[in-house]
Amino acid sequence: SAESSETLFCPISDTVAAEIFKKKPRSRHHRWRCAEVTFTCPEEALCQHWVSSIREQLAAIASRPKHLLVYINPYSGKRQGKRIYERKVAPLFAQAGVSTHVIVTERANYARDQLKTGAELQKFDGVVCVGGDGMFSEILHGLIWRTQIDGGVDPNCPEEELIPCTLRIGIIPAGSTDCICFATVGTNDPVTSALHIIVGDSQPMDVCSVHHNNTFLQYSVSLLGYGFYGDVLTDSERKRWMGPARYDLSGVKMFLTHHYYEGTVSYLPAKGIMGTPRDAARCRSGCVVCQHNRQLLPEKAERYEVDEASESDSEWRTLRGKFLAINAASMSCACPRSPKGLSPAAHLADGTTDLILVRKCSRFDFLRHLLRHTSKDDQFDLAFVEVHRVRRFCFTPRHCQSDSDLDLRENGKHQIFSQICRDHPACGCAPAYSSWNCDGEILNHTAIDVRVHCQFIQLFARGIEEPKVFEELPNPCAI
Ligand SMILES: Nc1ncnc2c1ncn2[C@@H]1O[C@H](COP(=O)(O)OP(=O)(O)OP(=O)(O)O)[C@@H](O)[C@H]1O
Ligand SMILES: CCCCCCCCCCCCC/C=C/[C@@H](O)[C@H](CO)NC(C)=O
Ligand SMILES: [Ca+2]
Repeated sequence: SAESSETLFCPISDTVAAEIFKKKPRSRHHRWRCAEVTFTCPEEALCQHWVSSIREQLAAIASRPKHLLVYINPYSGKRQGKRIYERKVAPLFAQAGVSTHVIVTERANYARDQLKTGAELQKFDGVVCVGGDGMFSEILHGLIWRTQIDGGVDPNCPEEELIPCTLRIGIIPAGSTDCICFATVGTNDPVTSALHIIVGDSQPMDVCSVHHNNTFLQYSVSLLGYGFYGDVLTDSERKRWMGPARYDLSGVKMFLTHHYYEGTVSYLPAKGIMGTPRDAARCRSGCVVCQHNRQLLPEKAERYEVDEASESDSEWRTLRGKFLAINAASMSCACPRSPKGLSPAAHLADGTTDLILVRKCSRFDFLRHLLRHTSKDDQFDLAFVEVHRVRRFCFTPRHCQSDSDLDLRENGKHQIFSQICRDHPACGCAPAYSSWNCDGEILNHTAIDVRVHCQFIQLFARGIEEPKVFEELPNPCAI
């Protein structure tokens, strides 16, 4: 009888593909590609039996999503989100038997608001965003808010024991920075991310809650930056029409402006944990540091991050000074613009954030610090830079003693005066305040209280894999 054949869809890494097909190894790290494996057998019935059997086996893998809710931001990055999804991602989901409900957003916060109140989430195995870090932030906020409200938890109370989200989040990168995708997958490639979703990978991730005077402001998973990164973001928002290049222009402008800001930082060091911000080791797939530090957290409150005993007032430390930048990196914040990231040894899921304080220094010294983000040199090995791995921190700007001061800043003379000085750096009169850049969004307040929630969400990712992980795999079916 005639030979029958069936092509099976099989997502694999480039290295494994190279092994199967004896091709050259991949040229670009961490990118995955589809491979087609054709099996032949002498009888059609036998062939069909194999096909249905393999499909049944795949469908039985509970971690693989079957129904996904997809939000596309048509204005992310270079405005290619819709095209990227339709051309590169939708065909893969269809081939893998993943059904989707696709929504193209109509305005900012459209996805967030739907998730908060409207969307019927129980029928989905995950939510996917097609866009950049801002779009991810919308999904994150919608899901966390919904989970807390459904569970009767008040998100405005910084001491509340929050309920973790159960729905996994997938990111199809189409933004300007794509920091969260890059730092959890190792590349910002839509096909690679789609394949991680299809195979049902899970990567836990820390989330910081940010409060001001017992009022919830925002959640953060990557960078909270005051001073330099806050100013870069504020300036770049006025240049959104430029696309991703806006960050480079605003970066150079703010570097030349060289504003410093006075304030007080109090922080709660992470005690007894494995790992420091100066480690040579990096957070990688199956990270033992993240696993170990998660286990340190008290059994009695599995969802509660901080041992109450270690959170006593005596453990808090306070620093005052003039800062060019105050950054809290809850993950490395690696992205194509800064491949090492702001804190190269930070961990995705260890329940801590790396608090980086860059004190007032010369332009030349600050440039040395910035350039070390792209070289092998340690960006923290400078006299004016300090870094602490913390569970919680607070910041108060020097002139912000009360809410009335803040109102003055936001509505009155300070703001006007700051604006003039921002635009005329030569006048030498520095503004009193910067803004917080919270994962690419500007916060409305400068005095903030930040707390890390360990492994609070799950992404469709597996962390960055080291090449040797591939070499050790016994066979491609193992992934
Ligand atoms: N339909 C829409 N119209 C206008 N803005 C939108 C729409 N949908 C989402 N947004 C907003 O667009 C902003 C930017 O989106 P996104 O983060 O996806 O792209 P980006 O800024 O280019 O990338 P990155 O955040 O990686 O730098 C987000 O704050 C999001 O809330
Ligand atoms: C002397 C010139 C310096 C140029 C600096 C350019 C800016 C580099 C941007 C690196 C940002 C890395 C951290 C990422 C943070 C994200 O959360 C956020 C949202 O996408 N991105 C930015 C740019 O704030
Ligand atoms: Ca962390």
